[in-house]
Amino acid sequence: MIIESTFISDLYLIKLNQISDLRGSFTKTIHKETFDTYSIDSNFTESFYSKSHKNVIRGMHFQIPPDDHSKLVYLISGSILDVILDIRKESPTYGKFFSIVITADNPQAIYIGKGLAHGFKSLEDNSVVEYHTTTSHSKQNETGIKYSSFGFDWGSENDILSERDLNFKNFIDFNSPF
Ligand SMILES: Cc1cn([C@H]2C[C@H](O)[C@@H](COP(=O)(O)OP(=O)(O)O[C@H]3O[C@@H](C)C(=O)[C@@H](O)[C@H]3O)O2)c(=O)[nH]c1=O
Repeated sequence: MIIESTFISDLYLIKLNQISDLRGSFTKTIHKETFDTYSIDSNFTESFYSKSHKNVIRGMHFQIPPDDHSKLVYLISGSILDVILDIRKESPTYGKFFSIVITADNPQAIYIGKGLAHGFKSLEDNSVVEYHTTTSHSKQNETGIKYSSFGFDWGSENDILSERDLNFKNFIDFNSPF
């Protein structure tokens, strides 16, 4: 795997090595020694995945202190438009976002540090996104920012969202604890 920094601190793009043979393919997603070279915390406590239909948008999510966490995100199948928003008030990239299309055939993982909000749009049916997080799920301290409120163009009007995601505060009205 090759780890690349992005213009947002604590946000990394990880190119995964996919080995193919007549049976299919093999992809490694976590390698502590490689993560350590970038001081990336890989002490994950929880893992989960979601499966999404085409045009589903999930986001922009994060957990707030004391349950804030970093997460590793990658795709098992399908394709997504992944979006990360910096909500750290003191950060030089506060309010800026990073986006990338990820497909299962060109495997890449995203490592998302604390104080970054994450969301994605599924670009095809059966997009399976897997996560590893450095703290476990906290119902009371997980929240989000409205996906359409920070200037990102999601690219269509047939999007499918949960009621919860539609009712998050706009970025401008959110008092960030980060
Ligand atoms: C995230 C999460 C959800 N749930 C439950 C709550 C709810 O009933 C159901 C679906 O939850 P959500 O609608 O929040 O699922 P989803 O929108 O897929 O949430 C995910 O979105 C992306 C963008 C992220 O970055 C993830 O960290 C996570 O927040 O699963 C857990 O039990 N544990 C968890 O860790």
